Amino acid sequence: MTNKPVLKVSQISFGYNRNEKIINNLSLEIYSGERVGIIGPNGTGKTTLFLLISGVKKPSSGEIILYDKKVKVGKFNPNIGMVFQNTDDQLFCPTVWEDVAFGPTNMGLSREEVKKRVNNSLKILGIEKLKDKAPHHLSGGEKRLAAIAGVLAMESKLVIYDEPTSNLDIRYRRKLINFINSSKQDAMLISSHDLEFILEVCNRVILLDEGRIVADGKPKEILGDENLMEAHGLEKPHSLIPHVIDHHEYIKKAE
Ligand SMILES: Nc1ncnc2c1ncn2[C@@H]1O[C@H](COP(=O)(O)OP(=O)(O)OP(=O)(O)O)[C@@H](O)[C@H]1O
Repeated sequence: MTNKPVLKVSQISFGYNRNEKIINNLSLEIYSGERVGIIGPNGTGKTTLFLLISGVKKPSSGEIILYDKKVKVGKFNPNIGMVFQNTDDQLFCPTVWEDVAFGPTNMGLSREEVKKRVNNSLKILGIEKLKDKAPHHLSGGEKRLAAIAGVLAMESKLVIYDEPTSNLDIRYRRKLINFINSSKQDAMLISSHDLEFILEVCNRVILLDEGRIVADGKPKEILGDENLMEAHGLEKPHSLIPHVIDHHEYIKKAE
């Protein structure tokens, strides 16, 4: 871990309407190597926070610094990639290949480099056979992997995943876990209601409620704190309940 944060969010606030505050004077630092799970009840501002960090929305106050540069609203920044909760917001080209090529092409890379990156991303995610398909003909899980391939092809250093396991079956969910765990992306922010997934892929967890950070720490400590979780409308994950842990230990010993 270097001393300088990859991302430094300083006292940002934001509301979609003048009189509301969805994000409330929030500060946050993310460091290289961190895979940060953002958890919290519905409507608590996780997606909104991501839209601010990626420069889609502008905070009403405060500042966001990404790799030493101030995030400017509406300005394409290849250092940050976001996999949207709703993949239909992300996939809009006639074919998967063109969708995956969209980001690197916008970065002004040569055709050869774009081709190399697209083919490589499709291969890493195991979706080469989808390359000529129309994105709107894909299944939910295939769309998710295609959207991830697009971000992967940009080689963004900080990648944001908003609810990446939603609509994924067990096979695609496992594929995603393996991909994230072997990924070389510098840092990740991952929001999810799938807390077992968060436990498998994150090394830090931030609990957000009403646009504020209410806890920040090691995944097992935060997710294993029953009182904290219940106070914010969440449940301790099944795998952290003592008899389940004992059962896992028992099975491991028996193997
Ligand atoms: N475009 C918009 N206009 C007005 N209000 C919005 C808009 N988008 C989101 N909101 C409101 O902002 C609040 C935070 O929404 P956000 O999507 O950031 O929450 P979230 O934590 O990601 O929720 P979830 O877990 O359900 O995905 C919600 O009350 C939502 O209704």
